[in-house]
Amino acid sequence: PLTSSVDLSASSLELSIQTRIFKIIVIGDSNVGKTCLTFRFTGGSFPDKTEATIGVDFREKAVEIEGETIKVQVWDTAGQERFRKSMVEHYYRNVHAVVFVYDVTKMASFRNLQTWIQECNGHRVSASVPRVLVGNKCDLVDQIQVPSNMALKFADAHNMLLFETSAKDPRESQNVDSIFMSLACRLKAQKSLLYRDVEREDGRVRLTQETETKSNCPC
Ligand SMILES: Nc1nc2c(ncn2[C@@H]2O[C@H](COP(=O)(O)OP(=O)(O)OP(=O)(O)O)[C@@H](O)[C@H]2O)c(=O)[nH]1
Ligand SMILES: [Mg+2]
Repeated sequence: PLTSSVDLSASSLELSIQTRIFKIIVIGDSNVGKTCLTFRFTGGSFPDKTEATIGVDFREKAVEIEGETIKVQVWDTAGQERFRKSMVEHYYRNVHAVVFVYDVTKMASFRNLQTWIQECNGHRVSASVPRVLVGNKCDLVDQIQVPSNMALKFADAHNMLLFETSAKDPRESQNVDSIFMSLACRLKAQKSLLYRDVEREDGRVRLTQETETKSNCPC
């Protein structure tokens, strides 16, 4: 009957309006494992072989947080200057969150974080955009050069959470997921407040959104 087909299209419209996309960029020196980390999160495995990223690779994953499906769009950026210079403006445009990565077995990659943060700040990324720090390659236990307490101090000073993990070690895969999931949770909390404000201006109320906002984020 006609009425049920009308109902169907109305609910699918509602669904498409509610699918939000969060743009998360992954930044850091070449060879720290940005491609492997993003691959682990979106594809669930460690790639056999990687090549230096040229420009950017997009990886997406749909995640469910408190009943809402959110598309996490991960921008796997190039660490090598010659492969990134024409793209930098695009990396930072309308970004929702930033993941800074260093290699725990390479002190230089940790020292260079300062430069990466400067680049980020230079592109007018708002202070409300969450940032996290990731020390990768923790599986190489006998080669560690960056002590945890040093990394923690740096993260604290820059108001970031620190994750020490490994894209390679399958036992760490949940930890890798939690890097992106914790950001998605924070973004969801921020953005649903925004949505509510917009809805009030319109004089519209969406009950589901209101209910979701009240429950606590699992992260
Ligand atoms: N042991 C170990 N090796 C890793 C890990 N993550 C990445 N690698 C290795 O490190 C090398 C570089 O990894 P990529 O992910 O390509 O590095 P990237 O940061 O994307 O480099 P660019 O694209 O040039 O910026 C590869 O040989 C990976 O196999 C890890 O957790 N443990
Ligand atoms: Mg790469």
